[in-house]
Amino acid sequence: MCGVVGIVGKQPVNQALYDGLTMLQHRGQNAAGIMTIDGYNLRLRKGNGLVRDVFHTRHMRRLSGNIGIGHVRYPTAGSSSSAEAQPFYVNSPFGIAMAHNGNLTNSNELQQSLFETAKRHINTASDSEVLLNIFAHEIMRENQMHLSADDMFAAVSRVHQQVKGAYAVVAMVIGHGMVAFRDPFGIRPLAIGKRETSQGTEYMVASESVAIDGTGFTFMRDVEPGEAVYITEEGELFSRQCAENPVHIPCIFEYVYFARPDSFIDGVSVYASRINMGRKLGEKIKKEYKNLDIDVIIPIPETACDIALEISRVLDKPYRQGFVKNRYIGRTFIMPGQTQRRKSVRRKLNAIGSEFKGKNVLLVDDSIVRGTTSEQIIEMAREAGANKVYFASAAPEIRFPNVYGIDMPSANELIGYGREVDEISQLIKADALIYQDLDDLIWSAQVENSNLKQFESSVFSGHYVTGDIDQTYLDRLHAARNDSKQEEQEQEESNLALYNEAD
Ligand SMILES: O=P(O)(O)OC[C@H]1O[C@H](OP(=O)(O)OP(=O)(O)O)[C@H](O)[C@@H]1O
Ligand SMILES: NC(=O)CC[C@H](N)C(=O)O
Ligand SMILES: [Mg+2]
Repeated sequence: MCGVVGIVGKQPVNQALYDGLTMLQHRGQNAAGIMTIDGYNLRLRKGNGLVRDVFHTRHMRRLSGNIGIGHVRYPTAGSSSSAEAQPFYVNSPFGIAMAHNGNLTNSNELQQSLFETAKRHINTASDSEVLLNIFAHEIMRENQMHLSADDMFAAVSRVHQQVKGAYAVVAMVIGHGMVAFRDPFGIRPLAIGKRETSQGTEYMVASESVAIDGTGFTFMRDVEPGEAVYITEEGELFSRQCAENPVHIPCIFEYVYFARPDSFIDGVSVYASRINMGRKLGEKIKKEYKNLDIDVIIPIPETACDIALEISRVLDKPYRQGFVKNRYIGRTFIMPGQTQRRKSVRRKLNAIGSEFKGKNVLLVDDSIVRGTTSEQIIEMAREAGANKVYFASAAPEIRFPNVYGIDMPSANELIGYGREVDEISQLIKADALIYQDLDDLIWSAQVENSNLKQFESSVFSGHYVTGDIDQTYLDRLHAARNDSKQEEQEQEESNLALYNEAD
């Protein structure tokens, strides 16, 4: 789940892009990048690391210009090499830069057809570089020296016709302006805001509303599924629906885990949806698990805290912060590589013994994916002297891979794959394990915006909304991206960087 941001301003945009990226840091902690347009030049800084580590004063000075885009990356294709950090750039036509959140499901086929029909070479294994080249090729086909808004939208329409999967995109075209678009299902989020200045209106597009609020812009609206927004260099805004049959099916996992609670996505407050998840899960425990003699509710920080607080209210049991989170360690789930993820749990979380000693504790997490966190946390609770350790998950059993921008490529790396709840409970060594029901999870988000009729919830149901995912695809994905394969790839792909900037 990467984060994207783009600004067309009336003054230098480097600092606002940087600030926006820090507010999207929870979406990607592997690499960061900013590209700006200054006249007819593009300026770039990108690399592996957190925003604060990638950009130093000397880089910020170089990022001059009033238009720019930025990206924080959590890899779901290719490797975590800096060669695949974003934004990506292609020199023709005009000079185009792009930042992408999501994952394409037909990127291999597109890469091949780009080579055969357009003689375009893709140098990395990143699906985002493919998407940029498809967009560039479609702009080329407009065959204009200066593109009108109609030309830009025609190019985006043809992108929608070819590309499958999830994509929320910001792009810049030199001499023109910024284009942002969202796939026809609106799987990944994208919002737009504005800021009035004495020189005129500035616009910002970002993955989450928190980046818009936090930089002094005012949230205007979400970009619609299939819609494209074009803001010219002069600051004129155009928008158009570019998909033939858009159907809004946003990703439910944004609400469960990815997004910040203070964001609104597609009219739903992420915080409110998490409170609702806690309420439903609390009610289920109250009704179906009367025999559990729970003394205390303890969240697994950080994402589960709001959920656990509401469970404690419903069950009328005390809520205690039994685990302290080391704030200098990042989110474990979005780290590349299982070895790193396993090691990080103990470094990140530490128990406060007095909250566990002799007590029956209910630990609450937002989700159990590989089981890396839950297994180690339960062990820590026992070591801290807990009597009984019960575990509740605000998301149902995760049993299927994700192909739309969450790095869960292999079913057999998921602890819920092919296992009943009892077996999972035994594996993580819980005294009881309670999962949310899928209908209740969906209700938790939908009740905040009744216009949303469906949610992308393939990891729970195995139903993939783009209609192009079959077992052959999933087998190929597993072969390409299982944990050991990814570790091999890291070595090979770290040498692919073509950009050549001083550090
Ligand atoms: O079953 P697993 O494979 O361990 O994945 C699930 C865990 O990973 C996430 O936490 P993370 O540490 O990434 O971030 P957080 O601090 O926002 O909770 C999520 O909140 C769960 O705790
Ligand atoms: N999580 C994402 O949105 C990833 C974007 C893109 N697929 C990449 O791997 O860089
Ligand atoms: Mg967590």
